[in-house]
Amino acid sequence: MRPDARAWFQHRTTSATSLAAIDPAALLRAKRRGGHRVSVVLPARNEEATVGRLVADLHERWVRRVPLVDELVVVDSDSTDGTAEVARGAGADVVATTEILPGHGTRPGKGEALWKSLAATTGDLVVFLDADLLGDVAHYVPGLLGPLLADPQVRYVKGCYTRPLEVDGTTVPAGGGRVTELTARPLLNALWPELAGFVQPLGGEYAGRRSALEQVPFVSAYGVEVGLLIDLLQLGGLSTLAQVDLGVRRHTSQSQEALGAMAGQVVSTVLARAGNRRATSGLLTQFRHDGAGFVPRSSTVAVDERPPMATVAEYRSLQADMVS
Ligand SMILES: O=c1ccn([C@@H]2O[C@H](COP(=O)(O)OP(=O)(O)O)[C@@H](O)[C@H]2O)c(=O)[nH]1
Ligand SMILES: O=C(O)[C@@H](COP(=O)(O)O)O[C@H]1O[C@H](CO)[C@@H](O)[C@H](O)[C@H]1O
Repeated sequence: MRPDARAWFQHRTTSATSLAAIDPAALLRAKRRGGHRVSVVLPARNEEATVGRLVADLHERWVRRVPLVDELVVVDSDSTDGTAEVARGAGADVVATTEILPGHGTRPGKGEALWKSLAATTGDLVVFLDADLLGDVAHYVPGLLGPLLADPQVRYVKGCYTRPLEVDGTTVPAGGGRVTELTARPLLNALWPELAGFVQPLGGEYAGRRSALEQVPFVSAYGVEVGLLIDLLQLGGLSTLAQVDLGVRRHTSQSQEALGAMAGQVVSTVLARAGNRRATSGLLTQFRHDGAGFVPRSSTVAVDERPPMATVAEYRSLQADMVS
């Protein structure tokens, strides 16, 4: 690792691997002292199987018992299952991407849901969690807030964790994060070695100051995490970024084929941010075998992104209304 990345890793990595490692009362005092308002956002597409327990846990712990969280919002990203009803029943506010900034239309993808969440929330601190998390992850919220409440220079905090991969009932202890390990990490080490200290650059759990998040574009699909990392590095420098060890992360995993398309979106985003002069095709062709031969199947992986939310007039007037 380059000296700057190593120094960052040593200085800006903290640990909150369980509730035992956290002092919620101290965090609540720091939140109140700083006059902060906290929004927790879960982007969710067809997550009815997991979103209910997750929301119920978070609501009980951090809305009802210890009011660290002021709003708990599930952004329904074109779900076709009972995600919205289950999330609402568990205590979340639920808003569909189609209902947010309708004048801007809507696009498919996780990044679109995250971008629109800025216009559907009011906290100056925003925590993002995937809605397919498994196991007890209640400590993720205070863990991610800790560095933001402790140091005003920190603008963005990524969770890091070990990532067991469960496939067909078999668990591979560190098999998860396949796109991270096989695509994102090698690319970032090559092109942005100052980011080499991030253990989970693609991790879906992170928190940031709205004042920073509204200044950067949001890639609309799965390139959103790598895009945010690069753009927030360029916005404020490495010293404004941090990471926190949250222990273990388990989630419902996708197929290799789906992750291949995700990797294509990550590659397109990184190449675009690197100012790649050779125009990318924007297409990824994968192959299936139908017993008789290989069948090509192409999908678009071109970068589609939304502009910094601060440039959106409707958003600015929403923010102005809140202040007035
Ligand atoms: O178009 C999409 C795709 C995904 N997601 C959500 O984004 C999170 C991460 O997506 P996914 O689980 O598909 O990615 P993985 O964790 O498998 O890499 C989950 O809460 C999804 O429901 C979303 O809101 N819209
Ligand atoms: O880190 C990764 O390699 C991918 C896939 O993880 P798994 O191999 O399914 O554990 O998961 C992440 O990447 C996505 C793209 O950035 C994020 O949107 C997901 O939240 C995150 O789980």
